[in-house]
Amino acid sequence: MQKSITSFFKPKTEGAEVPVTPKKEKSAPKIITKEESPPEAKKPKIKSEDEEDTENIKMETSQDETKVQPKTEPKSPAAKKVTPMQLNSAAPVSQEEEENYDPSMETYHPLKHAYWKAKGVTPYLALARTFQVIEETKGRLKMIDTLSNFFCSVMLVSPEDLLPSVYLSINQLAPAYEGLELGVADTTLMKAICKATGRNLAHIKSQTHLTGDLGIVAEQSRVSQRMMFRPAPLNLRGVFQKLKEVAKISGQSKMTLVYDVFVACRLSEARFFIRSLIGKLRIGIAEQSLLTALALALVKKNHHEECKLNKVGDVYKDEIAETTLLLKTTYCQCPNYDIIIPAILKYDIKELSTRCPMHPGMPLRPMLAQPTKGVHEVLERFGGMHITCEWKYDGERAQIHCNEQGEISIFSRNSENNTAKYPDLIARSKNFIKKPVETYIIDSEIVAWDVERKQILPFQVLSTRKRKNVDIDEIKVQVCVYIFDLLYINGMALVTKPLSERRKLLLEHFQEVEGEWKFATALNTNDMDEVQQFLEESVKGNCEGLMVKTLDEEATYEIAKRSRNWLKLKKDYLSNVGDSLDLVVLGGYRGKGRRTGTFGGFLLACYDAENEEYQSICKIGTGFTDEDLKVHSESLGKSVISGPKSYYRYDSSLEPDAWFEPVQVWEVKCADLSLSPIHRAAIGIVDNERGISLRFPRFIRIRDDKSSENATDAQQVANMYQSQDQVKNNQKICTQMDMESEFY
Ligand SMILES: Nc1ncnc2c1ncn2[C@@H]1O[C@H](COP(=O)(O)OP(=O)(O)OP(=O)(O)O)[C@@H](O)[C@H]1O
Ligand SMILES: [Mg+2]
Ligand SMILES: [Mg+2]
Repeated sequence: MQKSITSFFKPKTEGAEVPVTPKKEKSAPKIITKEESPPEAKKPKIKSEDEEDTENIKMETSQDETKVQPKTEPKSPAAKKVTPMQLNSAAPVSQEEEENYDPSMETYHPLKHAYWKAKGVTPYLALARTFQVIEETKGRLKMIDTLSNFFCSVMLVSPEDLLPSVYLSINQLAPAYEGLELGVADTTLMKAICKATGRNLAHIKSQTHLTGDLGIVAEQSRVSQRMMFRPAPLNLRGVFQKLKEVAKISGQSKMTLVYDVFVACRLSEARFFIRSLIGKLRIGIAEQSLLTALALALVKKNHHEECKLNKVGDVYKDEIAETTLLLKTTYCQCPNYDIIIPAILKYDIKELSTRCPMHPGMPLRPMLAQPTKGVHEVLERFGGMHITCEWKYDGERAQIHCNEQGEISIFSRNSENNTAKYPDLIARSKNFIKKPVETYIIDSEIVAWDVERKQILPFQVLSTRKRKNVDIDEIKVQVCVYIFDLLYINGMALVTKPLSERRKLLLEHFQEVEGEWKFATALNTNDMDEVQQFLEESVKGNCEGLMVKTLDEEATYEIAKRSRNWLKLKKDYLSNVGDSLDLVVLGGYRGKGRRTGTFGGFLLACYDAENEEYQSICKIGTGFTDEDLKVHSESLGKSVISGPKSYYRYDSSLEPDAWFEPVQVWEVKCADLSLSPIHRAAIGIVDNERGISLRFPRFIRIRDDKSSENATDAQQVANMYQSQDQVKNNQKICTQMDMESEFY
């Protein structure tokens, strides 16, 4: 049964606005068009395409319709005098106060400016305004400061809204490993927008194509529309609940749910509600920024009475640094806001780490490695430190957990639950226990195994294994687990211990079983000739190369980090680039000649987490067998969409014959990376106008274990570009020339 929308809206008496008519009717919201609206209607803040002829309405908007970034310039609420009496009264909040809410202002006060104080329920508009201000803000620090002001108000005024506020800010509904995801199809959203605004679908589509942002189009359609009677304002918790419901249901009811909330959206609420549903907020609040903002909010909350908020950063520097570290470390061991947020609200921050411990069953984001281009780089980095080299197995990363009940779970590199994929491993999980253990978390690589020849099989064989509902008797591809780390044992987290100790405990508690459980072949050496030789042996042993790791100093397990203390040394390191890239397939080009009937080439992109967009990096047509092309055409054929997503960045000259959902990640090798006037990868990082593209890209394989947001990111592309020898040499020449020109 569908819940009534009023059940999660604020009661109408609580400041519901009726902008058009003073008559309050108890009927469903009626949409009336501009023509019907009386002349005294409230001025819209954003210009819409069909209002240009309306002379008596003055617009506050940019002239350029193609860049329809809504420009709201809030009058500073500081300018409005708020007396102490008003602060405590339950007087209705003025519309102006709501619309001008601005947590980025210098004089922000978490209680004074939390206009929802009297009600204790956070309006969704407060969050939307926060996002809007953040979107208009340049600079990560200011963004964090703004978000922290909002969080601080929520903690003081309506603490139970902190959890949904956090989730909404990172556009998640639950811990990532629970797999509850948004990402409603653009067409479903467009239909809901049409229904709610009376616009036609073609118009919404063309506007979206023009602006590249359905959120903005939704907001504009909403703003230019007059309503006879508005539903009560949305509150944050209610919207969060609705989003959860939307994620769980399918079909037509999804559209109805979206519509229900959308009709009640005011101002930028429409933009962010729609963007949440698309799955891309486009305000760049990444995980680390969110944790920093939360830490800052906690310190601000502790001192809001003694100190001006904008001074907190200077006065309590140490406390901020300590809180941030505590929070980030806790999040690493317990990546679950459902546990962390209540603990933050209840306990002293110093207790956080013990209140939210690492726990088998809850996946940790794995430690990652930096690429290198040769043994010389290993020496440069680790000279003088104790290091170990391990064979780098080419399979699938697996974090294997055993909880107090003896239940085993297996998580992927991506923290997805892969347990059901490996019933064979579960069945033989007792075999490798040497000394009785209650609980553990091990880090390992699962590799396809040739039982007869007793040897490792290529990754491609592993990828043919069934993923879901695997029946143990029907398994065709056998696997062997190569264990390389121990993160937790018998109730004790080991991540802060050095690798040498972790390895000792691993060997103490576990044992090898031929063809089932093995320890990664390792060699502790500082002799680079031996490293080189070991690398060659690893390749003969069907491995990809080596992982070189610190043993004692700087040798903790750095959860979720691409660490400099783990270097990957691949067999084909001699190539200029050093590593392959994992790229998202955005579109396909029809094949010619022998490839007629399938796609013959594809448009690939990297992911830019900051702007939450896919940026084109190359066209690819090499490395595929005919069979590959058939398989890709079939599987991608299921993901064809009618047009590019609003968060695809590409040049129109690259327009493919078919666009795809961003669902497939391909591993690709290339000869080198170069600046490109057409491609958009890493644009703005190395060069303001040009992106980076791959030269001679070659398809290697599908990466089923990486989600599209785990694809190589724009910063990595920029780093790879910059670390190429010829770029380095060029830079040397440039700096030399600069220096010389100073002299002459
Ligand atoms: N001995 C080992 N120690 C650590 N990792 C290993 C080892 N053997 C194999 N691996 C695998 O190597 C991976 C790191 O190198 P790889 O290039 O395959 O990374 P990736 O999954 O492509 O991710 P990225 O390229 O983003 O780092 C690890 O995530 C792990 O799956
Ligand atoms: Mg790998
Ligand atoms: Mg890789």
